[in-house]
Amino acid sequence: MAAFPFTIAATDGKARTGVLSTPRGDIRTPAFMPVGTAGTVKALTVEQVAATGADILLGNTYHLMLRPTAERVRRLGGLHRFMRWEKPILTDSGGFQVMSLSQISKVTEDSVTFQSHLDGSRHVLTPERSIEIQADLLGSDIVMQLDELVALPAERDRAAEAMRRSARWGQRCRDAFGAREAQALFAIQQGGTDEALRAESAERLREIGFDGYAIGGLAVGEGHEAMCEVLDYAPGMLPAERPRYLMGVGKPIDIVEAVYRGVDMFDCVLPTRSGRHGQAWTWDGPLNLKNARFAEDEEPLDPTIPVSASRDYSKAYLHHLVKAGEILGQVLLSWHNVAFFQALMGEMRAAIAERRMEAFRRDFAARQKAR
Ligand SMILES: CCOC(=O)Nc1nc2cc3nc(NC)[nH]c3cc2c(=O)[nH]1
Repeated sequence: MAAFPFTIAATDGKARTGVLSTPRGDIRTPAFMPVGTAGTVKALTVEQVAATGADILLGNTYHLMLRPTAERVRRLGGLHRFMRWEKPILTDSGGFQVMSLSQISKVTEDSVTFQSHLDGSRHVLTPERSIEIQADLLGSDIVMQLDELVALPAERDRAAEAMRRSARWGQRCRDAFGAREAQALFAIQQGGTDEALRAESAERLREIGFDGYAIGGLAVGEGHEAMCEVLDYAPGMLPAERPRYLMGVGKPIDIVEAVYRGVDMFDCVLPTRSGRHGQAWTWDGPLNLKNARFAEDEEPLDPTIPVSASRDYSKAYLHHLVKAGEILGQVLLSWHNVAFFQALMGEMRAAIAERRMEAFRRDFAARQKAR
């Protein structure tokens, strides 16, 4: 069943480091996936994204099915060729985006019906249609099941109902996906912040059998502590020999705490979104480049990070670009931030391999605060 071999090279407590091998390339884990919402990691060329060390990026089904439409992407050779990224791509199923972006959406057992936030046109997503869009039209390497998540805090009965529907949709996605070998299908665990519901979700999904298991329904406003409490037990409920993917996470400290608890894959818009707003992430916490203290700071952001945005440009110049509202400021800070997140993942892969993740976690948290 396992379409993609996942080799765990070392473990340190609950943390793991390894390689998820796909026909389009290997993904070193723990891995961070830059988000390429509408077929672009905002403000960056694919060459700049590759230079950060990213092994895989994320594409959004919701956005691409609305514009330029999945059928057009297919006619143009699929998403890899369309955006010139020949490494692995993971696409989401569209469910979360529908719930958070479309004004009108209606969920039934059969499907999610919604209106486009672009032109109000009506669309229907079923588990089968989501698989067709992702696997056949966009041609992604890792396909996500269609799921139904509830915003927190959620009534237990509501969370249970959405979790059980997600598991039924997982079965329908598994059936629609069929016996493909060159692509993988990941499940999504739901259940809110309820341990028993999370366990039931994991058992239902494990019985169906998937190539990887995502932890959904988090990073939806519950806060860092509540998320960590769920992560104290949720990753361990999922099959240990398959990748575990925490969706939509997160700030560097969130990622470190989740890797420490056994999570292997992450995606978040934070590096590019905060870069567009003048923020640079560093080992000592985030810097706001609008701040006057950088006006004549001739040092680069971080000479140890192998992209020119981090290594070659002075903070004084970045400060100027941000104050002037120059597009290049958004480009350079987005590029640096994605490269910083990749450097963070690389440091954790090394820390786990050398059995010093506990010390890394402690030192990282201390440095992020001491600003
Ligand atoms: C990336 C795959 O996503 C899906 O197909 N469904 C899904 N996506 C989520 C995205 C999320 N982003 C955040 N915070 C920024 N929380 C998320 C949860 C889900 C989810 O439960 N389910």
